[in-house]
Amino acid sequence: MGLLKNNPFGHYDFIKKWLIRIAGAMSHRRYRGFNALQIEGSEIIKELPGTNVLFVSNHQTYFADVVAMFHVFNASLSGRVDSIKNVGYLWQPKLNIYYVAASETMRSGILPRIMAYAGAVSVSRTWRSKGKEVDRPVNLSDTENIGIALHDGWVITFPQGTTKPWKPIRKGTAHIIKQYKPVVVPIVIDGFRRSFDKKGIRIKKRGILQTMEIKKPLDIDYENDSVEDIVEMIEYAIEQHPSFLKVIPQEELQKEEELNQTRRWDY
Ligand SMILES: CCCCCCCCCCCCCCCC(=O)OC[C@@H](O)COP(=O)(O)O
Repeated sequence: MGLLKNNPFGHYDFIKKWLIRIAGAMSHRRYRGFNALQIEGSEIIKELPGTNVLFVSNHQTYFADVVAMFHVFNASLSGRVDSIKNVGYLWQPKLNIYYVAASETMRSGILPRIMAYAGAVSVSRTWRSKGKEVDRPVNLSDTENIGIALHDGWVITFPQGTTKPWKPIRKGTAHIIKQYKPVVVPIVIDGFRRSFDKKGIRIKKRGILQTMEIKKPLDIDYENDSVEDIVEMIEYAIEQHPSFLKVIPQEELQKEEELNQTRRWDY
C-alpha cells in the first residue's frame, strides 16, 4: 500500500515524493545549468547507514542550501560521483531525509509552507527571532522531534542557526549529538551567498561557481567528549572556527561584510 504509507510525522510518502520530484526538476538548472555546483566527497554519502545520520553544515541561504543537498545526496545514492548530471536520480528519492529549520522561516510564506512537507523539523530558536536577539527556553518537543527524525533517517542541520557567517555553533547541536549518538557528517558550502538572495529563492547572479564539500564523519566519543569539545570539532569541520578568520585576507573579509550588508532582513 505505497500510497498510504506515511512517516512518523504523519506525512504521506506519496505526496512527499512528488514534491521532491517537482521541486527538484524546477531547481536543477540552478546547480547544473546557468550556475554550477562543484561537489567533493560525495562517495561518503553512499557508505552511510540508512538512519541516524546528522549532517552539520555552514549556512548561506534559507532554501538553496537544503535543496542542493537533496540533489547531491540522491544523486550520490543513485551512483553518481561528485555529480548531479541527469536529474533522473530524483525519480525515487530517499524519503527519510529531514532538515532542521526555524519555525518562523517555514511559516513565512506559501512556498516554505509547502516545502515544509518535504521534511522540515521546525524548531523555535532560543536566541533569535525575526532578526532580533531573544532569550527563550529550549522547547523539549523540538529536541524530541529531531530525535524522531534521526531514528527514521537522515537529518540536515545548520548549527550556527543563522545565515550570517562566523556566528558561534549553538550548544544545542552538541547536546543532541550526545543524546542520540548519530553519525555526524560535516558539509562546507560556498558560493550560494553570491548566486542567490538571502532566502535562496531568487537568483541574484549567474555564472557563479557554487561548491559543496562533504567530509568524513567526525570521530566523536559520545560519552567522554564534552559539549564544548563537540562544538569545537564542528567549528573546525565546517570551517567556521574563529581561528580561520586569521588566515583569511582582510580584503576577503571586507567583501564578505559588504555582502552581508546587502543581505539584511529587509524584505
Ligand atoms: C530536490 C529538491 C527537493 C526539495 C526538498 C525540500 C527542500 C526544502 C528547503 C527548505 C529549507 C529550509 C531550511 C531552513 C533553514 C533555516 O531555518 O534557515 C533560516 C534561519 O537560519 C534564519 O536565518 P537568519 O534570518 O539568517 O537568522
